[in-house]
Amino acid sequence: MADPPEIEEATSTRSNSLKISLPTVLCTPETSDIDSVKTNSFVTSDSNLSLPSNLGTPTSPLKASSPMSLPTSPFTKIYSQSNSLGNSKTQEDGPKSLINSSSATGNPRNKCALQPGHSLMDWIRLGNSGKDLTGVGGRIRPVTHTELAAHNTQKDAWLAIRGRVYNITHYLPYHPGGPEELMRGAGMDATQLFDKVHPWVNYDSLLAKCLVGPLRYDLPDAEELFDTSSPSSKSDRLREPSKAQELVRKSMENLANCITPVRKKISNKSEENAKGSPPSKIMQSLIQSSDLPVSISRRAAASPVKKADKNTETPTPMRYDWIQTSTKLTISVYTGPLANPGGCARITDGFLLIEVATNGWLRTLKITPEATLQEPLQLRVFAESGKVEVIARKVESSLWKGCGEVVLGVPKKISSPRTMECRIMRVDRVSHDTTLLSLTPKAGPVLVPLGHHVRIHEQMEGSELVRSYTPVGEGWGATDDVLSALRLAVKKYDSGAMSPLLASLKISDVVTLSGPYGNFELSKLKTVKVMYLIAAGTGITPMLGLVKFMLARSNPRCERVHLLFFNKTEQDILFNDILEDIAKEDDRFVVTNILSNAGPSWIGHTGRISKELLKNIFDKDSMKCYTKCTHYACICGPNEFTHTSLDLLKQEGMKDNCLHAFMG
Ligand code: HEM
Repeated sequence: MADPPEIEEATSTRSNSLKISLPTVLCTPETSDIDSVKTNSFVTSDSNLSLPSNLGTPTSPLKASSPMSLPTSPFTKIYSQSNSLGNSKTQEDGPKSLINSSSATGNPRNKCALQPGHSLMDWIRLGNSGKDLTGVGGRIRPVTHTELAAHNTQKDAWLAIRGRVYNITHYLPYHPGGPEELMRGAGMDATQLFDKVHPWVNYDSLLAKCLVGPLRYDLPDAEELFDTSSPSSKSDRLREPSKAQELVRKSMENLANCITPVRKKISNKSEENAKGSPPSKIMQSLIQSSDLPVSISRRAAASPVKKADKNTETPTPMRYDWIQTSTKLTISVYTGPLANPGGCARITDGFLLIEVATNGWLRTLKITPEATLQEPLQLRVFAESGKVEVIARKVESSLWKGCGEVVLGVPKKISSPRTMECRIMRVDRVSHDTTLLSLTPKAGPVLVPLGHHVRIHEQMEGSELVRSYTPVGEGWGATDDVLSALRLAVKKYDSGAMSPLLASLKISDVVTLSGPYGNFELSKLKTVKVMYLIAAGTGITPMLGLVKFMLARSNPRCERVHLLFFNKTEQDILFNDILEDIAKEDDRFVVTNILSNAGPSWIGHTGRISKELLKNIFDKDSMKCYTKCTHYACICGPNEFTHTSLDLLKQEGMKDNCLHAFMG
C-alpha cells in the first residue's frame, strides 16, 4: 500500500534553477572538508520567502539571500543568531561560517551511523506511505502530562516540544543522534533538552506525521488554582493572570498550535492564501520536490442532518476535512471514535463520490474537484478515531486553491446491503487448502467495517450459492500491492459445493459480492484492555483485524490479547508465521494453538474446547465480569464450537455484554 517513492534522494535541481539539497548531511559521515559539507543544512540567508509548516516553522520564517540560495535542507530551521554554544553565525561571517561542523553539544560530533534504510529520505517515505505514525489513528487530541508520562518505552514513546505531543516510536531508528539520546526526552516535555542539543532542528516538520495533539495541562487542585496564600492585594491579583487563566491560556495556545491550518503557515500572507491565492512558483517546486502535505482545509464542515423525528434515532453529523500534496488529494471523513464505518468511494463523471455508513445511516459527499482526479482511489479507515480517508491522485501535478465544490447529502437510512462486481487481482496460497483472494470492486474501493463480512454469490446449475467471508485486511500473507483490496481467505473443502469453485478462480475473473453484513459493535470495546479471541479454522478471519486493532489502540492502551486457535493439524493453522511474529514483537499478544488431531511431534495443547482447557490456559479469575469490565471475548468457528464456547465462558462468569459470537 505504500506510495511509489516520489522523492529523489540527495539533491534535485528544478528547471527554474532552484537547487534543493535534501539534508544528506544527516546521513553522511562527518567531514571537515568544506566542499563536501556545502550541502550542510545550517546555512543562513536573507530573503522573505516562507515555507509551509512542513518545510519551516511559523516561528522561523525562512530567509534566503536570494531565491537561488535556498537552504539545502527543508527540514532544518535556519538560524542566524547563535547555537546552544553561543557560536554566532550571521551572514556577514561569509560562506565558511555558514557551515556548522561541530557538535550541537560542544562535544565531538556524536551523530550515530543510521541503520541501512533509515536515512532522512526513508523517514519521509515512511511518512508518506500512509502508515499511521501517531499510533492514535491520526486524529489530533489533547494529551495530559500523566498520559504523556505513560508513553516512555522504546516500543511506545511520546515526547512534547513547545506544547505539542509527538509519538516518536517510529522515529527512534531514524534519529541521527541515536535512539538512546532521543529516549532521554520520552514521556516528558522535552523542550529544554531539545533546545539544549539542537535548537535549529525543525522537529515539527520531521514529526508532522507523528503529532498526537496539544499538551494539556493537568488540572491543579482548587487550592493551587485559587491561591489564597498570596499576600498580594485583590487589585494586584486582578492585574496578574491567575493560575487558572494561565492554564486555560496555555492549553488554548497548545491546541491552536496543533490545529492551526498548515495553509496559514505557508506564508506571511496567510489570509490571502486562505482566500485562494496559490503558492508561488518557487514554493510550488519546493513542495513538489517533496510531496509533503501542504494545505488543509481551514475548518471541517459538518453534514446536514435531517430534522430529528421524535421516534427515530438520527445520525450524528458527519464532519469532513481535506489535505493536498501536489499529486494527491485526501478527503478525511470523521465518523467518531469506534464508529466502525463502512463505505465506498468512486469517481463518476468527474465527481468524487464518497459514501460512509455508520449505525445504519448512509451519508454522501459529492465533490466537484478543482481539476481532474484519477483512479485507483485508496480508501482506508482509522478504527480507533473513526476517520475514513479517501486518497485520489491528481491527473496533473499542481497545487489547488481548494478541494473543489463539496455537496453533503442528507443522511439516509440503509435499507439493504449493496451488490458489487469485483475483479480478482491476486491469488495467494496461505495454507495447503486455503487461498487468499484479493478483489477490487469494479466501481471503486469498498470499506467493510471491522468484524463484518461480505457474501460471495455464485450461480451453479440454475441456483445461487452464497458463502460468507470476513475480509482479513492488510498484512496477512499476500503482498499489499493491490490498493484497498478486499482480501478473502477461502478454504477449499473437496466435497463442498462452492469452495472448489472459488479456489479455482484466477486473476481477472469477476465475482459478485454483497454486503457488508454483521452486528459486531466496535464501540463495545470502548474500555476494553484485555481481549480473549477464540477461533476455530477459518473462524480466525474476523479475529485478525481485532488483533491489530487492539494492539494498536492507545486509549485505553490494550494490556493483553489472548488468541486461542483450534485446528485439526499443524498444517491447518492459518497465518501461523504472521501470528507468531506479532507475538514475538509484542508481548501483550499471546497465541495458544490447540490441535484435535495432532501429529507425534506436536508438543502444544490438544483436544477440543472444554472447561479444563480454558482453566489451563486463561487466568480463571480474570474472566469473571464485575460492574466495570475491561475485558471482552469474541468467538468464531463452526456453530457447535461457537455455542459450546459461549456456554463455557458464561460458566466462567462472563456476561453477555462482554461476549460476541461471529455467526455467518
Ligand atoms: C529531546 C531529546 C533529544 C535529544 C537528547 C537529542 C540528541 C541528539 C544528539 C546528541 C544529536 C547529535 C548531535 C551532534 O552532536 O551532532 C542529535 C542529532 C539530531 N537530532 Fe536529536 N535529540 C533529541 C530530540 C530530537 C527530535 C525530537 C528530533 C526531530 C524530530 C531530533 C532530530 C535530530 C536531527 C535532525 C539531528 C541531526 C542534526 C545535526 O546534524 O546536528 N532530535 N540529537
